[in-house]
Amino acid sequence: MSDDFGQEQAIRKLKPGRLVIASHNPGKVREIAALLGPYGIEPISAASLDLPEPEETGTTFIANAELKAMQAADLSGLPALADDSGLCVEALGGDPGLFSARWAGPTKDFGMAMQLVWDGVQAKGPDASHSAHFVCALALAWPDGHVEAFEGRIDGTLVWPPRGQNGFGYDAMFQPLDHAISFGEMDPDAKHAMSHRAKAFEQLVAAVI
Ligand SMILES: O=c1nc[nH]c2c1ncn2[C@H]1C[C@H](O)[C@@H](COP(=O)(O)OP(=O)(O)OP(=O)(O)O)O1
Ligand SMILES: [Mg+2]
Repeated sequence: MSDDFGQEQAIRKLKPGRLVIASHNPGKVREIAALLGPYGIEPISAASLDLPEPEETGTTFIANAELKAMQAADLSGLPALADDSGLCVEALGGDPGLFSARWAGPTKDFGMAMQLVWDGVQAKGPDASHSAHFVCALALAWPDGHVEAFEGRIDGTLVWPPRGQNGFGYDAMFQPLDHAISFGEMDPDAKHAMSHRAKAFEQLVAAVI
């Protein structure tokens, strides 16, 4: 937080609960709303404000989170929080990574996207690593153009076939290290206690809320 934009000002702006969640992914909006819950901040969804979905032209998670947050703050005149995230698979050189949403195609078919990931790993041969990690960048932007971003990561192993109906995206094929169930099988509260999104959120809270 820079000197000209102090923490107290941030608290005053966030406390009335006027924070736009600059995401069009209902799974993310649900998780971010749950993380914000204990802080008494009422999120406003990008969908309810009819905000457009910007093209994600950044080359890093942070850059994409910043561009989504800045556009939403600019258009709404309210502080905005955006999330850019993805699954990085070791055997695939970090793919789908930044392109995790795009691998699911225009119909957002994550059954297909998970199959593409698994087929890609299988194609690397029987000794291919099943290691993977999720990354989440959260960016908080203000209508005056000020923006700050935080990144969290969780390491795990791919499982096949996908397991569990909880969560969203690639959750059913990802099992965090030192756990015996996938994110898809986990209670939302358990995922929130350890996820890449929760880790980025912890840093954001420490810096801003
Ligand atoms: O906790 C997660 N559990 C499972 N899958 C996840 C998670 N976090 C990100 N992912 C995958 C799916 C998502 O679609 C993509 C992010 O892509 P990303 O562009 O950041 O989000 P998005 O296009 O779905 O919504 P938006 O840009 O409107 O926030 O990575
Ligand atoms: Mg997106």
